[in-house]
Amino acid sequence: MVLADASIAYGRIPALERVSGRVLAGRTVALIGPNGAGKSTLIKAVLGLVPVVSGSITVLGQAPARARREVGYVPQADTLDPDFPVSVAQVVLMGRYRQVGWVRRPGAADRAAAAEALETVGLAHRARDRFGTLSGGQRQRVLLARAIAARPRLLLLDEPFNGVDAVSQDALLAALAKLTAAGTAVVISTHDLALAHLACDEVCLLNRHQFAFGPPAATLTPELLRAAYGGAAVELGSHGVIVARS
Ligand SMILES: Nc1ncnc2c1ncn2[C@@H]1O[C@H](COP(=O)(O)OP(=O)(O)OP(=O)(O)O)[C@@H](O)[C@H]1O
Repeated sequence: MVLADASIAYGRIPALERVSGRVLAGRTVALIGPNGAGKSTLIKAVLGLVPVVSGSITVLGQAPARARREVGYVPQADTLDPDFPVSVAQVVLMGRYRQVGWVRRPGAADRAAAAEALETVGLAHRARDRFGTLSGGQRQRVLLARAIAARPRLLLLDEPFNGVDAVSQDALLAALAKLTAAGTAVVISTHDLALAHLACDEVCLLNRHQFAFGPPAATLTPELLRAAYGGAAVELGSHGVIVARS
């Protein structure tokens, strides 16, 4: 994915201006910035849902909307109704609909891909359970499995670690590491700076425009964070740089 001076707007209202950078195969990039910085907006533009008004976004060599079939998206778990009467296995199988089409029934290969994806996120033993009976963190892992089942070349995750406990966080990170080892490019929007330090190759620091794009050690500096977070208090923690959000 290549961002070249990309500006994104909702109608006439600019949301994000002049963002540049690259996400290569097998690499993980964190989108970091305060509330309203434009992280979700950038993800929507990469999905082709919000227009790029100047500059460009190229996804797997194509315009965002054309690349959509090869791009996976993991929304926040609380966007899916937990009362929806489906099993965990059925949710993951939904990830195969693009391959299956809406007319054909899923075949053995689709079920195998779904089972493997559920195994990857460490929830194979919950396959028959109702989705709504899982915890928030487990549901987040199921949504990741749904995206993995489609075998995307680029995977976008919108704040996947919100409200997720250490066990689910470790399972999510292990699943993501397996994907990147297989060559998938990953983009994660997150508020967790320590995690970006730990698990991401590069950071895109945003707040309406781009403050930095590069390795965590060069981008998550007190100076750049203070600039992007508008002077909010910044502390250096033992695991990296932590922002004390006001
Ligand atoms: N559909 C929309 N129409 C108009 N403006 C929007 C729309 N969605 C978001 N915005 C605006 O775009 C800006 C960026 O929002 P966005 O949701 O991308 O931020 P974010 O970095 O993901 O924030 P958060 O960390 O709170 O999730 C905000 O000012 C928001 O009000």
